[in-house]
Amino acid sequence: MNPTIVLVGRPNVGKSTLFNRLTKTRDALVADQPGLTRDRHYGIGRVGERKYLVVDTAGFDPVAKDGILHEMARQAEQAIAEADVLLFLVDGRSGLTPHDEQIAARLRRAGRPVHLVVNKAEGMERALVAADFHALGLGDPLPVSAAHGDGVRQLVDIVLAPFAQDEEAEAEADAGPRVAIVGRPNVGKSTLVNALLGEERVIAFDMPGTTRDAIAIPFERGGRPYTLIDTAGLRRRGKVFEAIEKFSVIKTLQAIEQCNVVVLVLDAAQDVSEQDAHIAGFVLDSGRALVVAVNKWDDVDDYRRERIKVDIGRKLNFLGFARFHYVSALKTQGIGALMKSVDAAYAAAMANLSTPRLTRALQVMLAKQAPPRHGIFRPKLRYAHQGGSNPPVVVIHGTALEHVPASYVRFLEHGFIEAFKLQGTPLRIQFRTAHNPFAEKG
Ligand SMILES: Nc1nc2c(ncn2[C@@H]2O[C@H](COP(=O)(O)OP(=O)(O)OP(=O)(O)O)[C@@H](O)[C@H]2O)c(=O)[nH]1
Ligand SMILES: Nc1nc2c(ncn2[C@@H]2O[C@H](COP(=O)(O)OP(=O)(O)OP(=O)(O)O)[C@@H](O)[C@H]2O)c(=O)[nH]1
Repeated sequence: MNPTIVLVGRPNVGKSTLFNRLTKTRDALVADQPGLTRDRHYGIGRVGERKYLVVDTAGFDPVAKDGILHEMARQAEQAIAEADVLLFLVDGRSGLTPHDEQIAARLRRAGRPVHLVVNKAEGMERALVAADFHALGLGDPLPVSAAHGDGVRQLVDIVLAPFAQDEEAEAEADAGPRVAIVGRPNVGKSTLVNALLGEERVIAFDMPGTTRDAIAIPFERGGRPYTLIDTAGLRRRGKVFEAIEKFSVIKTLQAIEQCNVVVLVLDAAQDVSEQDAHIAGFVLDSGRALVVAVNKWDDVDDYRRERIKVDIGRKLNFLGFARFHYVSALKTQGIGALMKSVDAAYAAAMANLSTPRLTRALQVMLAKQAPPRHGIFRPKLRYAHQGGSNPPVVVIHGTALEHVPASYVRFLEHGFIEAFKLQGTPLRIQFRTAHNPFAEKG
């Protein structure tokens, strides 16, 4: 499980700036898609192989007008409750304020490790910066400059040190696809889980002790093994599973990161909401394979069916790589076909793409349409090999590749997807430029 780091602090101390710095490596990998609205409060960061989840509590709507406890948004409270570690940001330029002291008092009761981070410390003497804030009784203040990046890497190393890297996830290949069922509240996730698990055999399922940990439920369907990654803290009650907690973005993100294939559940009776779009955006960023289940199809008439299709086409057009299924979890209709698409998406996400076939596919695309010239530079794409799975990564070698426009990258992505018939997974392109100054011209 990726550790969850939650940023807390009064307005204007630099939480958003630090959030961007902690998550930027990942964000930069994913080209912005038309129609995609991102939830900027949640992001995945990475140091080397180590991934972590960052939550920025800035800008959440206050629930009540006054009092620091009420002022902390409900979502901020939920994030604190679900955090593995809290970063408490203060402003090294303005010094300690009463507001800081109130937040500190709240965080001391959180029962989580808290690191006191003094931001805007660029060009300031370390001892001087820290002196003021020792009084908070939250240990040694860690000076950083979120804007300039000073001290941020050291901060991440200190924060992540207690969290052992877990490598169990990918290893169990014969446990079948790891599937996460995600969606906003009330769309029918629990009902779908029960439709999947109900009559099927749940293999030696043990409930772990804590509710904060995601649960992996192994099961078999049509003779194939799967593992269901829980999002809602499912509890077994008699024969069925039910959600024990309210919706959690953090758990949703954790489940997406841990699975191979996401099943995104939408409610056919309602228009696509901002929350649906945000969850879809998380899936897109993660690079996971995806199948969309438009649920409660039994409950809507023909007019409504047309309308929801149009709405989905307009608001979620960036999910074009996924297959859509119109299902009823309640009446267990369309579930078999849905799981067929899960299998196909898994196979696509894990596909082996041989270097000769990739290079041939590349040459076919180049023959169809060469990348445009950029000033004196003409990008030359020479050969391709596979650089990863889930999502498949295609590494292209050549020269002047930094001048390939985003639209051409998308053309290549689609071309490889078609050449290898990869249904249900996104695909990513990485460029490796050989620095040969002579080859770049011409
Ligand atoms: N000098 C300096 N300024 C910084 C640094 N980090 C952030 N700032 C500035 O501080 C201001 C507030 O930064 P934000 O990241 O928006 O602060 P925030 O805590 O997210 O604010 P809210 O969204 O209001 O809670 C901006 O003008 C930033 O440019 C830093 O390391 N050094
Ligand atoms: N008509 C119809 N109702 C459904 C269907 N699937 C779920 N429902 C109903 O929708 C409501 C919500 O279903 P849940 O399975 O609890 O939804 P959920 O997404 O798990 O909700 P949270 O636990 O709040 O996240 C319940 O009343 C279900 O009976 C369906 O296919 N058709």
